[in-house]
Amino acid sequence: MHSSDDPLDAVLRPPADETAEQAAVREAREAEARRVSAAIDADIKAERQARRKKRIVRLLLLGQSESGKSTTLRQFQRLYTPTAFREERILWRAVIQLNVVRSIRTILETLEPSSNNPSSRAPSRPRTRRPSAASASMLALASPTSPSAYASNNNYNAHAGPSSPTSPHYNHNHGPSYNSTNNGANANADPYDAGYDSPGYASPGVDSDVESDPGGDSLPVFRNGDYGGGGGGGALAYHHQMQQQMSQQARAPPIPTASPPPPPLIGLQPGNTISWEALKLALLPLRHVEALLIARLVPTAAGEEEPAYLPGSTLAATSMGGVGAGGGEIFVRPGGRWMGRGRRTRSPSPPSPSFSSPSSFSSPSQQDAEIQPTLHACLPAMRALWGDPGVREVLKRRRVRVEEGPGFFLDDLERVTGPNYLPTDDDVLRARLKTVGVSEYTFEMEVSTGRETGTEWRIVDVGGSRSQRATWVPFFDDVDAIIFLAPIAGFDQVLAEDKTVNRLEDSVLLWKAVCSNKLLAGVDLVLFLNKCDILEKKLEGGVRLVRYVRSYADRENTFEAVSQYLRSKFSAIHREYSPNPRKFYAFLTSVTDTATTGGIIASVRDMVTRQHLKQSKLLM
Ligand SMILES: Nc1nc2c(ncn2[C@@H]2O[C@H](COP(=O)(O)OP(=O)(O)OP(=O)(O)O)[C@@H](O)[C@H]2O)c(=O)[nH]1
Ligand SMILES: [Mg+2]
Repeated sequence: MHSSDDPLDAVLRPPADETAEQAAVREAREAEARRVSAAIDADIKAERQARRKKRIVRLLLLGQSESGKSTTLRQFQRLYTPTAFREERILWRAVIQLNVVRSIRTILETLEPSSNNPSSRAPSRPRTRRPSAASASMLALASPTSPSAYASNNNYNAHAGPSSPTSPHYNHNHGPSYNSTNNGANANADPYDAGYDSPGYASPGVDSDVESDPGGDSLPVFRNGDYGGGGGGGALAYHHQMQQQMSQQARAPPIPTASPPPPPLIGLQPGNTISWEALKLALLPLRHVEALLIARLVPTAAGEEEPAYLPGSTLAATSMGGVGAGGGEIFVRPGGRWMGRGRRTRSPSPPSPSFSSPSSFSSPSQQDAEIQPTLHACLPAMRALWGDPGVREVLKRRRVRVEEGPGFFLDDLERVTGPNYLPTDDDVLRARLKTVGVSEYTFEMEVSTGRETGTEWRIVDVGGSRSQRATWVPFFDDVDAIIFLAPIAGFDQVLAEDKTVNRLEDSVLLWKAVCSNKLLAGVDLVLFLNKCDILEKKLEGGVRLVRYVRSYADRENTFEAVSQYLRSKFSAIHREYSPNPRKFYAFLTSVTDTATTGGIIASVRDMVTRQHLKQSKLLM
């Protein structure tokens, strides 16, 4: 009998006119669903028990987009699975070449604003505010996983192919993506026509342009572009500030479009100049190179006519993991053996379009035959563009700091466009490949000493942009430690996916959400205050923290003072918001720097292993 006052009943009740045959089919389906569900539960339980026995350490990398999570993962790989890391360096060549082409395009677009120009359409002043999206992603993190949150992302059977039954969480990676159609162009379309005014565009370090307000609190108070709005209170005042900013925005006058700069004359050869128009013409073949690189990096899935698409502004992605292109940025998604040579788990086993080896690229030799010579032919023009003082001046005036942005290789043009270019370790660490979804990298240390011998490490790397954060929660289960990356150099920048939000403010809020999350209450926290190299240069270059963080007041604008201040603020949030006492370690890092990061990662490894052993003993 169905009770009539249960609203679910009405939905779940079989139709009144169901035939005996239909009822039998339905009951069989329900029985199968129960069986699958029980099998999943059993698998989870078995996996947990096996983990305890096998000494599996699980580390979660969290932080906003471009904070350095995947770079930290690459550092782990470089240090502890060096053979695989070295073998895979060649796979990064196309990514690095694409990074180069994108940097050139950013410069061209900055020099010549037009209606299709993301730089001109993404100025320091945001045009609209989207507070609800921002708040929603924070709330999703701040609250413990609710069954509905879990279920809503769980497309267990959707397009994900042969998922491993022992890794039921993994379909969260694919979440709603696979059921969506794409708004963008396909991977083979001309990327110059592909709508690059979208989140995720490789941020060239466009900063915000604000004046400081008086005021000071125990927590930092951030300015988002021209939206400072006052109100004090830093992280705690976020929502209030948002509301104020929204009403200010409603009254704000329209933003004047930047007028194009006078056409510069650019020195192509010493003593020889070239007109702006001629230079653009000389760089035109890069469009073709970009299309070729995207086509190469985003191979069409076997058995599919077209690549599968991600929703929203993204362009194309392979349906079973690998690499995709979206929002003007190339991204890696789980499922492909892009890193770690078959060392990945928790992803659907990758049958086709992954980067398991160079041979999985679409006809590399054929495409290389075009990419390499074309890039090389454009070298003089690229060099002339980047080396021109007039161009630098315009970039500076427009506050486009390509050199501080991700994937910057313009100072190495000769080398990275050369015919026999093989990326170095440093190049791989500096390359930019955005993560979409969640992927887990599993390894046993090739180079291991002492107590960690025989321990299996699992490092979970997540996509950090706001739209990705809801997919993190299912991975909070069974974690030994979290490395949270806060790129503190971003204090004068806004998020690529939401130009109204200051990057440092976003990091603080995210940190607060992670610290206060009940599911993570027992997890040790490691904080990387990252991108210290950029921070140092910025401060030396005269950018003042107090313009963006009013509570910094009249303290010295030096790297030591600023980093100490921010460290103390993050530590205070951990103390205030952690539900229980736990271990906490903070480091000032530049994770692209191999010399300094090796020691830090070794300390993290030791601490995590020690803590894991202690926990395992308690559990026995
Ligand atoms: N100069 C400098 N660059 C860094 C540092 N850490 C990361 N980067 C660069 O910043 C870019 C973004 O780093 P990623 O590791 O891809 O960032 P992520 O957190 O994985 O970003 P998502 O995948 O979008 O979530 C890459 O080009 C890195 O090389 C740093 O400490 N200093
Ligand atoms: Mg990443």
